[in-house]
Amino acid sequence: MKLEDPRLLRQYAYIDGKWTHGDAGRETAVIDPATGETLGHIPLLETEQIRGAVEAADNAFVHWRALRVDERCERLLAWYDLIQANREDLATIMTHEQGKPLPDARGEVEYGASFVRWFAEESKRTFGQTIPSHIPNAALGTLKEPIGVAALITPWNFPLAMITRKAAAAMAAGCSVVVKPAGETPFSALALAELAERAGIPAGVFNVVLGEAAEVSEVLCKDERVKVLSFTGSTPVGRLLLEQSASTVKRVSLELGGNAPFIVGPDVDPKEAALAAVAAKFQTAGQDCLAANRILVHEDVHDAFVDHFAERMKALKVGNGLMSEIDIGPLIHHRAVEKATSIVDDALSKGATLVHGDQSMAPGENFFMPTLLTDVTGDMQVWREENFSPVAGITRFASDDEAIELANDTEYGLAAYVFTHDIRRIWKMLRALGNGMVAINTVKMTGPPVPFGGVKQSGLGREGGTAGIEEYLETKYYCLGGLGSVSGS
Ligand SMILES: NC(=O)c1ccc[n+]([C@@H]2O[C@H](COP(=O)([O-])OP(=O)(O)OC[C@H]3O[C@@H](n4cnc5c(N)ncnc54)[C@H](O)[C@@H]3O)[C@@H](O)[C@H]2O)c1
Ligand SMILES: N[C@@H](CC=O)C(=O)O
Repeated sequence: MKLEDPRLLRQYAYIDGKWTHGDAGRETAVIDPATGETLGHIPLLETEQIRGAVEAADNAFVHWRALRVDERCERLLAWYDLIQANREDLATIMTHEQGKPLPDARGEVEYGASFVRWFAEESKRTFGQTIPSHIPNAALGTLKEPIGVAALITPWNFPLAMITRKAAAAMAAGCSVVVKPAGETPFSALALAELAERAGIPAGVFNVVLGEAAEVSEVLCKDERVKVLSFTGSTPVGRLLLEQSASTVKRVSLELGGNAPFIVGPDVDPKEAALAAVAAKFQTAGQDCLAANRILVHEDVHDAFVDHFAERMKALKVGNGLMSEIDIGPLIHHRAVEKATSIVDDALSKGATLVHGDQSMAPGENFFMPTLLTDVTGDMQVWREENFSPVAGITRFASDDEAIELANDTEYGLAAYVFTHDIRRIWKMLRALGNGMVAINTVKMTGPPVPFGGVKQSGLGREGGTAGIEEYLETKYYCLGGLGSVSGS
């Protein structure tokens, strides 16, 4: 891998400000999904080393929380500046380990950095309250205090932004963090650690642990010193971690899977809506929690929409994300290709129509060609599961009520998209959809100031925005009595 600064490619864990190998010498390879080449190796840490990282974070917490807020803010801003200054290398690392096209990787670095700046500024606004007193001669109020060590477990599809969205909020609140990135994409996390060190983030405040996922996560969930677990990943793993965290009654924040409906009303230009739907479906090769998986189109515009959708998707270029003008990179590994194949086969066996998609054109074994299925029904895997691949499924509907019923026919409730210009339809759908986020006539909806998150089995809590920092704060109520000079409010 060619980097302007080769020291950003770290092949060790990062604990208490030290680059660390595994005590038992266990290692695993990190593979470029586009080429199958080994990019490097990372250690698999032993249980005691994971506990050591928690210990380091616990010790560092005492000093980090005690820093003046403007000092914490400045260190975070220095981290932000370094992430921006090293954007090209960070994007190169990401494209190699994750596969997404280089322009998308640059976009993710920018997106990830934006959380660091936003939360650095937000650190100054963790206000408590003054409460009008019902107790004679007392002053009542609340303080906001950092909760303590935060364990952050993140996925491979957004290997940098899913870390900064959590870590910047936690560190801005005064918490120290132990990050466990996905084994497929550890190098983005380790580069962030290198830059955090250069930014003057003290040893022990930002730690990165690596190892067997189930082992590491269990240690983090069951350690009493970890006060909050923030997980982004699949719903089944989220359920497991929620259970494991119960024994220590820690706060748990979960950003889980999505199976977004994309509703196209009868009144919209089908071409405009189809271009938007393609953008909302194929970003990151469909490996996006916000991917428009279930596209619901009113019968009046259905056929025209399908034609425009198919035409636009045929223009998408599939290949190694390092090459120019690539829209769709590889899936993360071959298992994901097998899953996509089985989802398409299942749909076809149950009556779906294959409008486009020819797997024989795939440029390598981890690539899956953009595929369009119509006549999708609720008994198909493509409807029920988060397919996490460039497979799009379209269903027609006849009324708003039917669209709402279809959209809500899932255990997931992350994002939904609605395309219509009828204000009554917009309001009705906005209120009726069982989703944490609804984008209307746009596919762009994320960013640092917004409360990102899902309902139903898509998660608990919110990331980003003022809600995002609250996940890492405790409210301490005080009642200061015996104040002769104060009475009532
Ligand atoms: N809601 C959101 O903000 C959001 C954002 C990005 C991704 N996601 C979701 O993440 C999923 C894709 O990511 P993924 O495949 O990395 O998810 P995953 O659940 O397989 O893995 C996520 C993290 O958990 C770890 N892990 C995996 N198996 C584990 C186990 N048995 N015990 C403990 N830890 C384990 C992984 O190593 C990784 O660090 C999708 O469902 C996607 O929708 C959600
Ligand atoms: N695209 C999402 C990540 C989901 O996979 C985001 O913007 O956070």
